[in-house]
Amino acid sequence: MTATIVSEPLAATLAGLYERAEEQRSSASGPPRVQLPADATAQHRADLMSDRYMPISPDTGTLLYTMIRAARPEVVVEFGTSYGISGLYIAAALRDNGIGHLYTTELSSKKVTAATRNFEQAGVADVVTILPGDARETLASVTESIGIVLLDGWKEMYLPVLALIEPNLRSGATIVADNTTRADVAPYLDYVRDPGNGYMSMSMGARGHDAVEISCRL
Ligand SMILES: C[S@@+](CC[C@H](N)C(=O)[O-])C[C@H]1O[C@@H](n2cnc3c(N)ncnc32)[C@H](O)[C@@H]1O
Repeated sequence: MTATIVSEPLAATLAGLYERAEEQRSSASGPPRVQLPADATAQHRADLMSDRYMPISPDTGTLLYTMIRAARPEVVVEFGTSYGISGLYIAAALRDNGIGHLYTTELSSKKVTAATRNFEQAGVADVVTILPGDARETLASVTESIGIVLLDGWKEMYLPVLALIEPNLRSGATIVADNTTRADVAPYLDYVRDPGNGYMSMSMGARGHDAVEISCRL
């Protein structure tokens, strides 16, 4: 069997998206760095950043693909779709498992449209549902038992999003939280690292000085 992650059309879609993300990151002529007002709402920030890819690293994508192949979850939840790069790793693993569905949520309507197109182009739209809107509301509609979670939206919302989906995490569910060296992730890290809250949790180095937190629901 040839894995979806290294087969067309998904591999070319993923490579094209990473290329554009990298061009944007490194190009002086790319969109100007966004100055966010201190009181900007989550929606306002999402709209101001609607051109920004901000993807997980390829290593984190490979980690997710591998975890999903091993755990064979029926439901995967993602907080922060953006242009669908992380979603493509997840959807490829679900396709190769022959079981499971991804629910991913995004505040920016421009990104919802773009990610929908990218999942279609990659041939995995049937295993993905994009929930447009604020994760703190949209993820209430996911009532099935959740096996794997990727947290990659605005960082200070990791804990409230976890609180919303926590009752639906199955025993052994694994949560991958990206960009955990950011100061606003601290309340989330304090929570999942406190054994009294029912997780085993560890940090793994990722891309430069960044890290991901991997937490297992006990
Ligand atoms: C770092 S990007 C996600 C990148 C994506 N996971 C990938 O690897 O391609 C974060 C995204 O989360 C979205 N977001 C932030 N807060 C959100 C919220 N409360 N509900 C839904 N989406 C949110 C932002 O609009 C942004 O597109």
